[in-house]
Amino acid sequence: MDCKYFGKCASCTLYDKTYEEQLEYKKQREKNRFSDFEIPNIEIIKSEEKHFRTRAEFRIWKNFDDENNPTISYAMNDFNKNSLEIDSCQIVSESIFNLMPKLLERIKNNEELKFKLFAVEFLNSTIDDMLVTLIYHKKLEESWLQEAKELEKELNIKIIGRSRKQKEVLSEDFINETLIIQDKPFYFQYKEGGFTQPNTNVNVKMIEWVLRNIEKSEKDLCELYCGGGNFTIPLSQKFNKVLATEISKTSIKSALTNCSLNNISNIDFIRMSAEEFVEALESKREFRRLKDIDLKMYNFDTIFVDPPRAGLDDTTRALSKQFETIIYISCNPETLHRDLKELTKTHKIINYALFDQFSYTEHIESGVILNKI
Ligand SMILES: C[S@@+](CC[C@H](N)C(=O)[O-])C[C@H]1O[C@@H](n2cnc3c(N)ncnc32)[C@H](O)[C@@H]1O
Repeated sequence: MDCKYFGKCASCTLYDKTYEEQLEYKKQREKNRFSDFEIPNIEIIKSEEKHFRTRAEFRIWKNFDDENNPTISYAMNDFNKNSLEIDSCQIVSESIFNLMPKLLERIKNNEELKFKLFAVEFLNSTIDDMLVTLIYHKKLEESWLQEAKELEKELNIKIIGRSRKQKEVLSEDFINETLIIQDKPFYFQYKEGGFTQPNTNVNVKMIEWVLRNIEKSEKDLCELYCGGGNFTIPLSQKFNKVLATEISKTSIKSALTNCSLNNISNIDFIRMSAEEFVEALESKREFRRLKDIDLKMYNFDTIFVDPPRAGLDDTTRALSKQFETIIYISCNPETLHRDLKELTKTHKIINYALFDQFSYTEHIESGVILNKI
């Protein structure tokens, strides 16, 4: 990649490789890691080589310009964890890339916006909605609000100001997204603070990979770690009913909105940790959150899990083994490998794919579909 910070900035740790080389390195590494399982074929889903991240976070670095006046720039860590001033980033979406210098220039020249600013987060959609969160070490007063509102109008973006125990939403705290999945549009709202997949293009390919590799079922789907319904909503077409759970309140709110944006009525979303859900399903504990849901009404044949890096806990792993089909999306091949050791005692791996969602880093997303032996 023709990035001038390549080899200095620690966000792209595989800086000494071309796109194809870094992908080949990760593919071989995973092939070796999973060589103790019978895997029919590894599908490789590539990313764009540049401008693929639709969310990004930068720190703000304070320094002095040529005339010794205090100024600011964006910063990331270098390989020694020192701050590295940067003026652009090649892996963020083109819209974030183009906005970064304009935003900084405007903030630099405005004391109210600049003072005690220490980080900036960008969240962008492919239909060009942009949310910028400015994070401060100061209380945000009316004078800040006025200046930030001007900035919002001028740059045609949505701004949120954050400080300790303070969140100022100037217009909206979400962006709108339309994903074209298997030639059909799906509508989403991504809320600030809720989980979103960072590489939108690869995300669409992940959803399409799952849809392509499962049959339409007369039965029901159980989903854990559902976020804002990213997989749930497109997958609901393949099942009679869906029960989807997630720990984050913000994500469950988004999921409910996303359901109505797509006129979908066969999904129940519940805010519940995976561990709690196992207890509910096994009738070990009663939950008020489930008072309107009769778990016995479901006739599940498939479980879909997309856990955080820690993977599945013991009870969720044991629960998963009870389903005919397991669809497992993982952002950490180490914990996926650990979990598959247990899951393959009862299930056989039918499909396996690597999604290069985090290009130029050591990370890789995997997808595995297993059927009961
Ligand atoms: C990797 S994200 C996947 C989200 C969603 N599938 C998507 O594609 O956007 C993992 C999700 O698990 C949720 N989570 C983390 N720990 C959890 C737990 N113990 N129980 C249930 N959900 C949890 C997080 O809030 C996050 O939304």
